[in-house]
Amino acid sequence: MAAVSGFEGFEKRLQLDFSPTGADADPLGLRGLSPATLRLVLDAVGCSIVSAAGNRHFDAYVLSESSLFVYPHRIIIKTCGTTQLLNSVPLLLRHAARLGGAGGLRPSLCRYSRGSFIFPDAQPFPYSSFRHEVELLERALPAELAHRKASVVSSPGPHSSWHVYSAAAGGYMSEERERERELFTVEVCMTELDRGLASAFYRGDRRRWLSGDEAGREMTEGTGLGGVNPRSLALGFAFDPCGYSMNGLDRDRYSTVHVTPEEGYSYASFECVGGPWEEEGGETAAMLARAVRVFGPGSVSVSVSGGGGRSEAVWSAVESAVGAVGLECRTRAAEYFPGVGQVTYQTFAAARQ
Ligand SMILES: C[S@+](CC[C@H](N)C(=O)[O-])C[C@H]1O[C@@H](n2cnc3c(N)ncnc32)[C@H](O)[C@@H]1O
Repeated sequence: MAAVSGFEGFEKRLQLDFSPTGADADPLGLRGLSPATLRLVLDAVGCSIVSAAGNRHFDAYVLSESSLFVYPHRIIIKTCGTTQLLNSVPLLLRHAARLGGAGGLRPSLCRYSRGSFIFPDAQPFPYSSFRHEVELLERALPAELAHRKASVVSSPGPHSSWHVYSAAAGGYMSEERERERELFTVEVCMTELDRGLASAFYRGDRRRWLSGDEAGREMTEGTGLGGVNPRSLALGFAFDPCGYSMNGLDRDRYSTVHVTPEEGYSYASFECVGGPWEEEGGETAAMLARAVRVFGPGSVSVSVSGGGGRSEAVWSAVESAVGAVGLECRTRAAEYFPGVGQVTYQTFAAARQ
């Protein structure tokens, strides 16, 4: 009997960092990629832009399947469903080589991460096997990204493995990039959303005729997502008949939220950056608690990458934040990845009665 699948909420996340090669580097860097080039890259992935915003630091796009962030020397693409995210790698490397003046932009770091899919059998090749994804990356990346590691940071139970690959150039590992490693990325995946809370991400009759941006604004305000980071400009987009994506812009920091509210495979994600952990870990943990409260999930995983925090300090701050909404920490793990630093991973489930 064929398995019936719903929408795959769990995202694949790719980050590519670049270094300019010439002294006369163009400060726009990757932000100089033309709309036609971005379309070409996203066509190959299997998604499209539904809304765009930007500030003096970066451009933020809501995609039909999640989000894209473009900084002068960093691009982050996060896509869900059955998208083929890794098709973007050779295209981005090729187009970046023509940007930024002189010898173009050369890659200095590649980071790929994802959770465990709800519907793994519905994924196209190579995404049903992490080994195949890694093989594809290994072939696509140039030899200068020589410091490489692939690992599944896992724990027993469903949806509880965190797949991470990183490849960094020698220069990226050296001291002048130390500050970069002081920044952390928090990736939160939530399933079994509270039915009442998830229903706020359906348009219903009242919002049927609103644009995606208008209905998204109402959802951002009505659910409290706008208050998760009160400093950030939160731009929400509502899909039809349900589903929601939001990009937040706070100076040079992005955040993003994605929601699949359908019963049976409900899913929401929250991602943000900050750093270093000693300075911003507390504030970020408070944001994490506010984000989780919006969805009332039955199970949550939290990964924190980089930021220089000690694993015990990160584990305990995350555990207090998620524990405050009635979830219990079930597993935790930490591993080092080149160019990324420490990656901690924790899973949470409803507290046992
Ligand atoms: C793109 S959003 C958020 C993605 C995110 N990774 C997640 O699952 O939370 C996915 C939600 O929007 C709904 N949706 C409605 N129209 C869609 C479209 N054209 N493309 C993608 N998702 C759409 C899906 O059914 C799902 O509930």
